Amino acid sequence: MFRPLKILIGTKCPPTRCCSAFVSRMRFSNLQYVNRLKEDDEACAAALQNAHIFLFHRLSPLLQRTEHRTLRPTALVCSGTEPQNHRTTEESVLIGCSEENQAQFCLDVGKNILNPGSSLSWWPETLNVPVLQDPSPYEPDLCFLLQGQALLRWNQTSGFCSTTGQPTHRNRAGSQRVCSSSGIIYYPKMSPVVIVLVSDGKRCLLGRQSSFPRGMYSALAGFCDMGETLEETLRREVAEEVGLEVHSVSYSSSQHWPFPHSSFMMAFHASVSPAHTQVSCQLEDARWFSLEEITSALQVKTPPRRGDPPVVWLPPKHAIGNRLITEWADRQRRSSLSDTTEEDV
Ligand SMILES: NC(=O)C1=CN([C@@H]2O[C@H](COP(=O)(O)OP(=O)(O)OC[C@H]3O[C@@H](n4cnc5c(N)ncnc54)[C@H](OP(=O)(O)O)[C@@H]3O)[C@@H](O)[C@H]2O)C=CC1
Ligand SMILES: [Mg+2]
Repeated sequence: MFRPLKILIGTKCPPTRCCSAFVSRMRFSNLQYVNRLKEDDEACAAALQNAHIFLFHRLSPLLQRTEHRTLRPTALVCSGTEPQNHRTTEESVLIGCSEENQAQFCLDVGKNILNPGSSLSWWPETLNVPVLQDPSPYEPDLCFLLQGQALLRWNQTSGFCSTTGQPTHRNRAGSQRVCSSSGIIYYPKMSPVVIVLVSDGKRCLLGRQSSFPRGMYSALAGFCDMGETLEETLRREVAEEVGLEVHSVSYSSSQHWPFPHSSFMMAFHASVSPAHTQVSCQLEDARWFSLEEITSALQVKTPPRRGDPPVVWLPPKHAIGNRLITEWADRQRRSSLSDTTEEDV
């Protein structure tokens, strides 16, 4: 539902009358407020005085276990009355804003300040601000933590201009950096990656790299080379990694993935001819899985530990690889159901 914001009083267009709900949200809601904070350092500094600041330690989000045994992020609540720590004002990065127009930032308290493994318990007291007690609005969707991690990492690793070698300085929001000598502006970067679930009509093909957790198999993935289209990357990666030629490519969805350095994952389904399914593997392993095998692998919630019997483990729910596999399994179930119904008729 559209919510008029204080900051937008005076806007000429009555959004609910002339725009769709989506357009209203994009043009008049708090997303526009966030864009303003990215462009206006003073407004951003003022927003930080009343913000929620989500804490990270050396790029890992600081999570707390709730009484329901789920994990939730830890945030500092700034109420505008306490003096702010220098690092909070200089190093917090803006990630968004709540429905109530409260800005949300991330801050890495581990960078250059704590020894590895040292306790974080002193941090809120030092800042003299309370820790968010009920972050329930954030629990269902932790995507903003992935976004925060990627932005923190980009700021931590972009301290120098790649043209002049001189230091870069960030704006208050941490959404861009400018070279102190040449004025070149840098924005956060993502590497495009194609991820594809190959099927032969009855089975799907999953691979594993030696760097994967024990037992984990996923859809095939690879970075786009300079100048390649997504379709070319997809065909090349499948040919390189498993020696197969795909046809009938269809798009599924996309996801930002912060590991190892902000990838933009675009996910596809593709099929190979049932007559040409012989895998020639460049990975640690790649093999075909039946619907039954996928169904039981989807039930496995954690990777097997050393000494456990071998078991296949698939990427967790929030990973786009899981989404592709789930979509494929649903489609297979639907088609075998309709086959059965046709036979009955
Ligand atoms: N969300 C999900 O469900 C999944 C996400 N992924 C992600 O997809 C991405 C790609 O998968 P992966 O199979 O590793 O890719 P590739 O098959 O392309 O192999 C990775 C190798 O490609 C080289 N490379 C080329 N361009 C880049 C670049 N821009 N950034 C980093 N490395 C590059 C690196 O080689 P070198 O180091 O030798 O230079 C790297 O080791 C990874 O980030 C992975 O985390 C993968 C599977 C599931
Ligand atoms: Mg790969």
